[in-house]
Amino acid sequence: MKKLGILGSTGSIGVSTLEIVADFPDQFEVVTLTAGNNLTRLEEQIRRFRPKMVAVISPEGAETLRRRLGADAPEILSGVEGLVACACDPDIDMIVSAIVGAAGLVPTMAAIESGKDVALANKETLVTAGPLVTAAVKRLGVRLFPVDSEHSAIFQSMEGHRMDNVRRLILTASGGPFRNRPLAEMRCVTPADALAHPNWSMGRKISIDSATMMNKGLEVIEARWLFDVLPERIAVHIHPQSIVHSLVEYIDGAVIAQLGIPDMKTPIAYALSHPHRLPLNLPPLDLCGLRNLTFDEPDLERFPCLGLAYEALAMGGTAPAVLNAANEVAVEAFLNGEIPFLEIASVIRATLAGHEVKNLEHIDEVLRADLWARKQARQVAVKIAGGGQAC
Ligand SMILES: NC(=O)C1=CN([C@@H]2O[C@H](COP(=O)(O)OP(=O)(O)OC[C@H]3O[C@@H](n4cnc5c(N)ncnc54)[C@H](OP(=O)(O)O)[C@@H]3O)[C@@H](O)[C@H]2O)C=CC1
Ligand SMILES: CC(=O)[C@@H](O)[C@H](O)COP(=O)(O)O
Ligand SMILES: [Mn+2]
Repeated sequence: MKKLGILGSTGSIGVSTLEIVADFPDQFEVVTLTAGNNLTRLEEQIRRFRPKMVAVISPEGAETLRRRLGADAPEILSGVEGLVACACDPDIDMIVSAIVGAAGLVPTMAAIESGKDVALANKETLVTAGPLVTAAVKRLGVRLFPVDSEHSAIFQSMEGHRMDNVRRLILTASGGPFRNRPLAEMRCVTPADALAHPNWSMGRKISIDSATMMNKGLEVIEARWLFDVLPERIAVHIHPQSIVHSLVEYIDGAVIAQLGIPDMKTPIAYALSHPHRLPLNLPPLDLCGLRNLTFDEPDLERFPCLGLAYEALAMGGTAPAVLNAANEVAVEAFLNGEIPFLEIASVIRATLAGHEVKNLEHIDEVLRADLWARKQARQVAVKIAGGGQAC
């Protein structure tokens, strides 16, 4: 029986994880759950999975939950301390890190520092603090199992192989809802347009990241640290079908890939049960029904966020944390109707340009850079909003 803590249990990845737990009750037990503001969903999850401890963002939210659950309430905590307590509980074997954004960093690092294995969906942890995270993982001998579909595919395609035989990692990208949209028409797309991912059902922030292709940029940075591969050996190919989840090219010319229908339950289940596979009740991939699997180069002119991610990775130190924080602010501003879609990249570019890169020696440097970038990016976004360029 594997004992789980699920950070971000009320989100898209959290809910899929709990569906797997529910399907395999003899294999998994839920010890802790954490949510942001969705108290109704968390209450349902508490009643169903009976965790011993949960955490939410605000003390008021915690009080509301206590009142609603009455005698059925587990220990209910709040704030970052609550998240950290739920990440580090001594009964837990593995943490599922599924909070969205840089908010996932501190509890995920805390879980690693307390010796837990991590099923990692929160790519922002590696984006913002990659070298610190991988150093801690090595030092403590814990394991990181990728949940992100591309990284799970690469992980699976590298099992039984030597890293020094790898020539390139090839991340596939769907191209998002605007894959074929001319630049001029991308200016005035709406949040609803941008949230309509062609292949995956996901949370709002990552859906917008897919539409700008910042998601792929974040994934390049994630792959750089997860697999210890230099950026020039990480390629991105547009693959609109989202069937080939990523590929590894070896020095002898062999290319090994993992394929499957686009459903996050496959990578989540593999991260939870590695090296075993769970008999998931998913429709099989209909190979004979696949008429074409295509691959193409990304268009960096229409999707500048991907280029900005490579730039931040080359700048090193605190730059990727700044890229990430500026992106979070810009995505929020776009979703709130404050800035046009194409200005997401402008906010990130201006914030990065004004940043003095610092080396990463401690997580505090990441948190300081994150805070600085949020303030800067907010100012840039407000200026853009006031500049009358809205659609
Ligand atoms: N969805 C997917 O298919 C994939 C997601 N990922 C990655 O997984 C992570 C989660 O994504 P996804 O599930 O889509 O996101 P969602 O937005 O669906 O869920 C996010 C979760 O984080 C919680 N949360 C948000 N902000 C905070 C905060 N400040 N403090 C504590 N908890 C918070 C939310 O709580 P609440 O809702 O209660 O407010 C929710 O439980 C992201 O990093 C994403 O990039 C990677 C690959 C695929
Ligand atoms: C399911 C998953 O892992 C997402 O990160 C997905 O890959 C997003 O699709 P894009 O390829 O459009 O970014
Ligand atoms: Mn992905």
